[in-house]
Amino acid sequence: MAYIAVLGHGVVGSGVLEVLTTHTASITKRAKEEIKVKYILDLKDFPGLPYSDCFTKDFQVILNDPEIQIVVEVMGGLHPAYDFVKACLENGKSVVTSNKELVAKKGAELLAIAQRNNLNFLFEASVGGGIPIIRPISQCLAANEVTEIAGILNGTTNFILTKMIREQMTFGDALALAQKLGYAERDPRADVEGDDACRKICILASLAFGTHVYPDSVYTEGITKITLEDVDFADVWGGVIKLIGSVKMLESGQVHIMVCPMFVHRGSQLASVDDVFNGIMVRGDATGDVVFYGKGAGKLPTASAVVADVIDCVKHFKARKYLFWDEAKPNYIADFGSMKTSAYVRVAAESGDAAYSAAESVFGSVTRLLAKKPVESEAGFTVSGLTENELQEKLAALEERGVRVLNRIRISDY
Ligand SMILES: NC(=O)C1=CN([C@@H]2O[C@H](COP(=O)(O)OP(=O)(O)OC[C@H]3O[C@@H](n4cnc5c(N)ncnc54)[C@H](OP(=O)(O)O)[C@@H]3O)[C@@H](O)[C@H]2O)C=CC1
Ligand SMILES: N[C@@H](CC=O)C(=O)O
Repeated sequence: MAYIAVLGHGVVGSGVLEVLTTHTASITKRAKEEIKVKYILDLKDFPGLPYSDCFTKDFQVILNDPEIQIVVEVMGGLHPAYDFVKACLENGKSVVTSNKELVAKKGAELLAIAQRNNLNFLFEASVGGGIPIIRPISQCLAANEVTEIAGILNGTTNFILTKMIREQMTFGDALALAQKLGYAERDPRADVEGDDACRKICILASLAFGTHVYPDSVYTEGITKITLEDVDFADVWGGVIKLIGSVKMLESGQVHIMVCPMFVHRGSQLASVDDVFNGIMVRGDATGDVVFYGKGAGKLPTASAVVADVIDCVKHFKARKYLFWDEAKPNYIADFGSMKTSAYVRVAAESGDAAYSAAESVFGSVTRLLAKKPVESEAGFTVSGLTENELQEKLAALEERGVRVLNRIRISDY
């Protein structure tokens, strides 16, 4: 019998209990041992559940129980999750977590503690919800040199964009629905401002390239500035707007990493990833592009990934699974301002034509987009072949001429 404790009985935690109780027989067969939840830590009371007697509010009870070999952390946030997970790893307990904030900010340190103590620290659910991605990168694609990863990594924002585009739902209503369905973070600003996708691309970059990338070193933009006018311009350009997290290994040995909304061409596999689904493209030198697709958030998809990690832990009590990356190193993240970019820009002046001719004289050559539902004072165009810094300078020059820059969205080449 393998005894485990679950920290947090929210969306994911309750899903973990549901999966463990509904699939007990098959899970026991696969783990070759019965998995029994001995404790559930939560701040609230949950009377009337078949496992109500497992609840505790005291983490020390779990930490000090030698029978507990695996702790599942699904509380979220950095504190006290980090303190609890670290204490578990220092006290001989393997840890499974869905907490991307924890892995993105403390992964290198926690992996080192796990390695030192011959324990597992597994986090399949931290990226892509129910999509297998951590194990495929660390095991199935291990013969490749991964050169690039790009994808739709946040279910909530993809759900919001889909609802806005397909059903003309307002941003606020779509977000409220995503929260109701259990997709959003406790503080949904982490979803809509891009921080959640940033944490996930940091985890994938750290895993694929072996060096920890911290979220605060990554250029990050969310979806809050996107309007239906931008959606219309993306459509006439030939694509859709998606929040993309991407990382690319450069010849210099530095990584170009960012999170931002992008125009994605209709022909791209990522363009048809809608709703709460995520799509992640991993480019390997031997495999070429491998694309992973599935539900990126929600109770049962996420619980599925968590419980699979628990099963893996039980099967590897003695032979630790090898998952590791080194601490961050200086000058590893390429200077964002020097990177080449292509972008769509939406501007306004006394008339759309006036805004466009100002853009032509500042940028030289631009490609005008003609909106299906034009706004009298606005114009949209695309530019390419500039660095991020040059683009910023040109946009500032436009503003100096009295042209308002309403939005700027990068164009992806995926
Ligand atoms: N929801 C999803 O689709 C996905 C979530 N994740 C990640 O999984 C983690 C959990 O997410 P989710 O289940 O949605 O979050 P919830 O907020 O639904 O659940 C968290 C639970 O943990 C409890 N909790 C928080 N702090 C403590 C504490 N100090 N001691 C005891 N209990 C505590 C909360 O209680 P209370 O409510 O009283 O504060 C709540 O019941 C997060 O890191 C999230 O980013 C990952 C993939 C998908
Ligand atoms: N809030 C996250 C939950 C899963 O990681 C998302 O929407 O993707």
